[in-house]
Amino acid sequence: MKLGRLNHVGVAVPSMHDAIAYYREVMGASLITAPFDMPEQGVKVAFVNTPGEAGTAGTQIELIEPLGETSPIAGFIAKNPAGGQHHLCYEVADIEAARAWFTAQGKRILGPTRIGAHGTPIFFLHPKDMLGQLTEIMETPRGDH
Ligand SMILES: CC[C@@H](C(=O)O)C(=O)SCCNC(=O)CCNC(=O)[C@H](O)C(C)(C)COP(=O)(O)OP(=O)(O)OC[C@H]1O[C@@H](n2cnc3c(N)ncnc32)[C@H](O)[C@@H]1OP(=O)(O)O
Ligand SMILES: [Co+2]
Repeated sequence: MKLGRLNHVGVAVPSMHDAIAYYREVMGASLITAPFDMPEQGVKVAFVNTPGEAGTAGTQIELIEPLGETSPIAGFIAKNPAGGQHHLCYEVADIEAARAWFTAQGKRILGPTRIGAHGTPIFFLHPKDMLGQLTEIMETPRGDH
């Protein structure tokens, strides 16, 4: 497996409205997508775009707010009521090859491969196996190779 670009940093927030205001007013962000619900992932999502090098997309900040009581980030927000850095997401060219790579190293994969917010397959690796970082692996969107 070859590690790809850092696609996004997931930031869990208790209030999407307040988080977007923070990125606009405090951080000076101008490109923020409208929030949308992903009930199958148990989160509301919005992306803050940062500039990349010429002609490339920059790493995004993925704002995630819990959606429903069974949200996978409900426990994180309960422990961190002000929110906080939640996960790092790296791109790979082939999601199944990446899954096999981490499985062979005995890393715990959290649930099935599913479709993420960018419309490509993703999976998560347990933070206790990954230097304390919840790690998301996503297949690079077609056309970005
Ligand atoms: C928007 C869609 C998608 C995308 O396309 O990008 C997303 O990003 S969705 C993002 C939300 N979804 C997920 O996070 C799915 C995977 N996560 C999980 O399965 C769980 O959240 C978890 C990682 C297993 C944690 O479950 P939880 O019940 O909240 O906590 P535990 O008490 O079981 O935690 C065990 C242990 O791990 C520590 N922990 C928990 N979360 C994190 C974290 N984000 N980063 C680092 N460490 C974390 C937790 O503190 C516990 O440690 P100890 O207290 O030392 O036991
Ligand atoms: Co993510």
